[in-house]
Amino acid sequence: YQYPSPQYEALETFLYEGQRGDGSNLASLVHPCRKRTGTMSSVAAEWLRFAFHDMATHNVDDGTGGLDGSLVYELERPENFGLGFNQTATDFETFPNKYVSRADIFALGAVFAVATCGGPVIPYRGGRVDVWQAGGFGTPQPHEDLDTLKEEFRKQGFSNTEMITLTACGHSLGGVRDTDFPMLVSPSTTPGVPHIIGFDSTELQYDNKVVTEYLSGTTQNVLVNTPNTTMASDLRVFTSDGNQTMQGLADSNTFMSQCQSLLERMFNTVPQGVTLTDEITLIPAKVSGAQLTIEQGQLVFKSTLRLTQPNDAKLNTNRTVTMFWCDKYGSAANCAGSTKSSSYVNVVQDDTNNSPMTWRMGIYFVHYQFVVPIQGSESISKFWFEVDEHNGTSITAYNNGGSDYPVVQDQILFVPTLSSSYFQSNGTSAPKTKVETSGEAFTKVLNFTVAVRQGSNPSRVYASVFDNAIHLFPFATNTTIDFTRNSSATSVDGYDFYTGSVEDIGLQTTLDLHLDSGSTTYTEDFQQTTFLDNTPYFKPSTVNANAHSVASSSRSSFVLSLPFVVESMLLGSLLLLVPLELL
Ligand code: HEM
Repeated sequence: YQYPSPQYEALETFLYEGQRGDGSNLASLVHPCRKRTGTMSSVAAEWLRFAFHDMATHNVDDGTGGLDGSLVYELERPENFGLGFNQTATDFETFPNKYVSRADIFALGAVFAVATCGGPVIPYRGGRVDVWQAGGFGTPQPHEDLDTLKEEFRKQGFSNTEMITLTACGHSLGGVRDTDFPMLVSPSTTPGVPHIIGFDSTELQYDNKVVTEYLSGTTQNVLVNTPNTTMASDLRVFTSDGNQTMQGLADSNTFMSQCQSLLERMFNTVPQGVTLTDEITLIPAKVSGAQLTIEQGQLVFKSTLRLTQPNDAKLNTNRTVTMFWCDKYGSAANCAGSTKSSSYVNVVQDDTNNSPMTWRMGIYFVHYQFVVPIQGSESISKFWFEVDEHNGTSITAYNNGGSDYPVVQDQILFVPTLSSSYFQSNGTSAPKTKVETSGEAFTKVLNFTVAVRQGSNPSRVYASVFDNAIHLFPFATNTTIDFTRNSSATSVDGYDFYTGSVEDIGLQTTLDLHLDSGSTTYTEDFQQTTFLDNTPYFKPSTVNANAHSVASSSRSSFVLSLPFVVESMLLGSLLLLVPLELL
């Protein structure tokens, strides 16, 4: 991993913080493992089944289908019928974005579901590609005969043994509802709350009781134990190899490890041609929110360093965290002669329950937020951080593996604090398709301000606007808007203001800002719009203009040594490289 990798970073934030960058939390809907308010169903069970049904239409013969988000267009099919599916679709609705697809969210939700209820922690990858229409068929149904079920799993890419294991791995959570299968479950006595019979005695716990209770003949699983043998699909599946596979799964460790690898394969079953990302692992010290912008008439650079903290250790309040940076222009460009530094303006400690992943790892995050003033004539080229625990241990530098965190460009900046949004009822404007559950249709109107560096000579200032978090997923907003110079706004420190607006019916508008200048296009990627003129304000911290950085002094000696490398290569004496490493 190397910063910046926006897709990796967006996926990592979801997985380990449980939420989007704006704090909207997906994991908290399922974690800690619990029943849904109202229907009293297991949220985790609903989320795991959802991922299975989206995947189940994969066809190995022609490479179509798989986890591709098509399930939201297939909810009218008998095999996908039920309140659990609709509620899950709503749970996930507001979370996809440009870098995290709807199908990535389905897989992520299932990973959370299994982990929060005590099951294996399943390695997660992103990169699934959404479709915008219903896909093929192939989801197993309880009335189907064994040959049909086997053929469906073959098409999904699973052998007969894997069919047995995967079904047991799925039916560790949740159960069967009277509302969906009245022929199997007696009617509920509480209006509005379905009667659910668990597949085992621990429907909220991810364990192998679904196996052991089956083998001991004590199971309450109505897909096994029912006079309606047509519907006894689990019985047909589990006995299909004379119970051999089920006997193997009676060992809890075997069950957990087999479920981990089979569920991982299930989540990674995607249409041919889709390439998943690397496995998303924890970034130990993560930089986010890096942004040059204008706040209260001042050019500032903002960024956050996220450090991990063990749940069982006290946070060191003596710790100092310092951001260092280099100018981009002028006599001190690239830290020639002067390095700047500053302390943070705010610290945020996450709840230890934010994500089931970090909860299982026994860690939480502490975010050090920086806001520093920047002179337009100097700007900023790169930055890094140093953490001093003041306890005798040496200072730790976080510098992107030695290359520092780059500030990619300073020609076009997003100015959230001068941007705003509001909802406009469709009663007062042209009819729109967004219909809230309350019945009122509305459109979100977003007015954006961007700042353009004087001298950049733009031929065009514009933005790609994207939003795939739209109720019922009718389409994605994917449009381009142009910005025009707002000459009535006074320029700030060498930046002129431009404005533009867009209407959106989704909930996750993001912007990629572009500035064309000659043959060059400058881009500020993936700007989020949850916080605009409501962005919390922190006064910029004071700057130390002659800072001493451990990381930069060690690196500058490396840089000074470079001519020796060239010389030694020329001499053909590579041995000279060894002492260089020691520098
Ligand atoms: C032979 C194949 C399968 C059949 C016929 C089948 C059928 C069913 C049925 C009838 C239900 C009850 C749904 C309801 O009442 O709303 C159910 C629930 C469930 N299934 Fe399966 N299933 C199969 C395989 C799988 C697999 C492979 C997984 C995942 C790996 C899975 C995960 C689940 C989960 C988690 C639930 C509980 C949902 C809840 O409580 O809301 N199933 N299944």
